[in-house]
Amino acid sequence: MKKNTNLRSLAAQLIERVVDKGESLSAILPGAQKNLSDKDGALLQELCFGVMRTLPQLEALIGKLMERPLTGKQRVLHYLIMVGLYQLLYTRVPPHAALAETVAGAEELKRANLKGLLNGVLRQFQRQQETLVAEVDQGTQRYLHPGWLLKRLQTAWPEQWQQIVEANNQRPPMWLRVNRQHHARDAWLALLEATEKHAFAGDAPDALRLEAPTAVGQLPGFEQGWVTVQDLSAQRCALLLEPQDGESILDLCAAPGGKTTHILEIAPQANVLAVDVDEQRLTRVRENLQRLGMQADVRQGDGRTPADWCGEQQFDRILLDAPCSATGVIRRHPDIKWLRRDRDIAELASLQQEILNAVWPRLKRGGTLLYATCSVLPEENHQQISAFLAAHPDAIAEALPQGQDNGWQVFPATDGGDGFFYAKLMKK
Ligand SMILES: C[S@@+](CC[C@H](N)C(=O)[O-])C[C@H]1O[C@@H](n2cnc3c(N)ncnc32)[C@H](O)[C@@H]1O
Repeated sequence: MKKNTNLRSLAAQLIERVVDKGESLSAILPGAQKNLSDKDGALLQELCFGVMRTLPQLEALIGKLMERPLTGKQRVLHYLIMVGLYQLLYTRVPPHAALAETVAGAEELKRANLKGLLNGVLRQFQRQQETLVAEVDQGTQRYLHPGWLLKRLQTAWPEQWQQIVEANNQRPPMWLRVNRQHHARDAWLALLEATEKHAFAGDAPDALRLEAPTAVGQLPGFEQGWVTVQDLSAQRCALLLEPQDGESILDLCAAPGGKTTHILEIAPQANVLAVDVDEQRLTRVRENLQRLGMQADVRQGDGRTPADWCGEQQFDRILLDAPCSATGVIRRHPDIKWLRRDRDIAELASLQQEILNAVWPRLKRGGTLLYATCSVLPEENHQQISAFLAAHPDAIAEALPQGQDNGWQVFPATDGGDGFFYAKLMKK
C-alpha cells in the first residue's frame, strides 16, 4: 500500500468524477481500492457510498455554512467538505480524526492554502450541528432524492413513494443464492453457521439474507460455486422463467451473468445462449460460468438485431432482463440518483420496446418470455407491457403470484429484495 494515502481526498476525487463527470461509482471504485488494505478499501467505499446517499442534505448544509460554493479547480474541495460532514454525521470515526484527516486531504489535493477554510467550515458545523441539521431537514432534500425522481415516484405511487424512498436510503442487505446442484439451502446454512456467521431464509427457495455483509472469500465453498451473491428479487427472474432441461433458452442482456448461472442451476441440461451488447461485461459472464463449472454459449450482440447473433433461431424460453433506469436498486447504487436524468426514462422505455419487439418473433409458439427490470417506474414496466400486449395479439400475460394486470411490481424493502418488475408473456 502506498504510504500516507489520504482516503478523504481519494473519496473527494471519486465523488467529483461521479457528480460532475457522470462516471459510475461501481466502475471507478475498484481501481481506487486496488492499492489499499481491506480496511481502508472498506472505509473509502463507505465514504463514497455515504456521500452519494446523503448528497442533498450535505449540499444544503454547505449552503448554510459557506457564502459561496467552491467552483472550478477548487470544486474537489467542495466534495472534500462533504466527506468531512458525512463522517461527522454518520460514521463512528472520532470527530477529531475526521477533522484532521479531512483537512490533511486539502494538502494531498495541493490546496494547502484552503486548509484554514476547511477547518473553519467543519468546526462551525460541529458547533451548530443540531440546529443546522434540523433546518435543512425541513425541505424536500430530507428525502435525499433528486427532485425529478421524487416527483415521478409521488405521481406513480401516491401510497407507496415514502416507503420506496426510505428503502432507497438504507444500506442494502446482502443476499445469497445457494447452488441447489451442490447443497440444499439448509445444508449450506449449517456450513455457514459453523463459521459463526448467520443468515435468514428468504421468500425464494435458494435465497439467504446474511445478518451482516461479508467478503465472499469467507463464504463456505464460494470459489467452488456453492453460493452466489444475488439479490432476492433478482433470484425470482429465473424461477418465474421456469427453465426445463433440454430446452433452448435465450438469456438476453445477460451480463454479468447472475441469472444465466441461476437458469443452469435450475435446469443444468438446458441449452443457454447468453447475449449482451457489452463485450467487457461478458467477461464477467464467462468468469461466473467458470466459477460455477457451467457451460453456456456466450455471444456479444445487440438485442435489437437478433439476426446478427442467432440467425433465424427460435427459443423455448427467453429471459429479457432489460436495460433500465435501475431505480429499484438505488440502495445498492446510490450514484444512480445523480447519474440518471429525467429525460433518460423515455429513452430507456423506447430501447426496451425495440428489444422486446425484435426478440418476440424469436420465441416459439407456446413459449415463455420473462420481461424483467430493476425499475420502479411504470413507463418501463406496466405501461411498457400494456403497450406490448396491445400491439401483439399473439401474446398473453400470465397472472403472477402477487401481480396486478400484466405484471408484478416489487418495491425495495429494508430486509427484503430490491425493486423489480416481472411480466411473464406466453406466445399463443
Ligand atoms: C440489468 S443488466 C443485466 C443483468 C444480468 N441479466 C444479470 O442477471 O447479471 C442489463 C444489461 O443490458 C445490457 N444491454 C444494454 N443495451 C443492450 C442492447 N441493446 N442489447 C443487448 N444488451 C444490452 C447491458 O450491457 C447490461 O449488461
